[in-house]
Amino acid sequence: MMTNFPILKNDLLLRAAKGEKVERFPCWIMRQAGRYLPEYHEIRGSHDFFTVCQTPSLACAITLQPINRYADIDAAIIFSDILVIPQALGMEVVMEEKRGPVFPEPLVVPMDLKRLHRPDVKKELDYVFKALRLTRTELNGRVPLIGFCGAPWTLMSYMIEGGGSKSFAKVKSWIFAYEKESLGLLNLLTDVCVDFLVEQVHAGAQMLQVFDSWAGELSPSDFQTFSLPFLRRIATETKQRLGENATPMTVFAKGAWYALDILCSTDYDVIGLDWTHDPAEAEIIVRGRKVLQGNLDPGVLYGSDETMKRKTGDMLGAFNNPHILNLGHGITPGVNPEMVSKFLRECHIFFENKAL
Ligand SMILES: Cc1c2[nH]c(c1CCC(=O)O)Cc1[nH]c(c(CCC(=O)O)c1C)Cc1[nH]c(c(CCC(=O)O)c1C)Cc1[nH]c(c(C)c1CCC(=O)O)C2
Repeated sequence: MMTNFPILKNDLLLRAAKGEKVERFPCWIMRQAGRYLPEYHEIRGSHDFFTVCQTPSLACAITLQPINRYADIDAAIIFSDILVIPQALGMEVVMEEKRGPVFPEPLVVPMDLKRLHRPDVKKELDYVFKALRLTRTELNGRVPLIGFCGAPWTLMSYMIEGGGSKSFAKVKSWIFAYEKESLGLLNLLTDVCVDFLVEQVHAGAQMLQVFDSWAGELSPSDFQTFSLPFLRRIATETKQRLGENATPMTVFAKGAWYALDILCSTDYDVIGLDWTHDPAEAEIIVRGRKVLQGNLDPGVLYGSDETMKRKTGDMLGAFNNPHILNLGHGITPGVNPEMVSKFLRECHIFFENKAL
């Protein structure tokens, strides 16, 4: 089942994720293969977004773009999208220029759940596994390859809102009017997420991240009902199913700063922090129970070199060892790729100076 892939030359990310002290914090960037890169537009320009996701050679080429451009990056994340799961369940999703993802026929009432089927993930999402296998081979062991999925709450929100939202009125009306059906949908999504993550590891993913991008839309108590149990199940069951092949796992519950302590009671190894956390305060709450990842405000990359350097240095100094460096959310279009290079460089310089 597991292919023989090239030997990993830079295992900094995996060592840090397992809680081992590291000589330098590994660094990668959420959405590192994306619209701020001119070479991304070159490939994307002539293809529809989901066609790129479904074409292993293109997904592989885009995944490798930041790795080829930046010598100082310590991980690759497979080019795909969290919305491939709703597609596998039978829903149509299109990527609209400027608007982002759109579901032409979102779930409106519980009857609509009949339109969904539990997919044979191995078959329906085979293109992701092919992309992972190809990318792991092409990486030639330069850095580890991260697989991912969307968290059930975030996926459910998209499937009901039909795209991005400001008020989240539709999905809120589901959880507060149709609680039983909502929990049923979240359980179905959880089962599919587990199948998907397990197969991603079989296809070559060396670490996994679960993105709960809309966790912060829930109150602390509703997070405990509609997000946490499913995040918990994903980590526990994925690791159980993988047994000795289990990889480190990261949970990124954006906006759920109140949940930091309770997330320490899950089976994730790493907790991703958005930029609204103060690093030193987060370390006090976590007390070494988990490794942290993050959390520079992505907006800092729009600013001056001096400010970026100061803020990066402050952040590096405030986190304990081990830590995984990242932004507090995905890098945004319009960031100068040169600034990313300077940010990555700054992370190296910090440790070079320390060793002196
Ligand atoms: C919420 C979410 C989505 N997708 C994803 C999330 C969770 C992370 C987060 O909160 O940012 C996850 C994602 N999407 C993409 C990746 C690829 C890997 C990476 O480089 O991190 C990952 C990990 C590619 C993408 N996914 C998308 C693009 C841009 C699409 C384009 O080329 O037009 C990319 C590179 C499109 C997408 N896909 C989604 C949105 C809201 C959008 C449009 C807005 C945006 O671009 O930020 C859904």
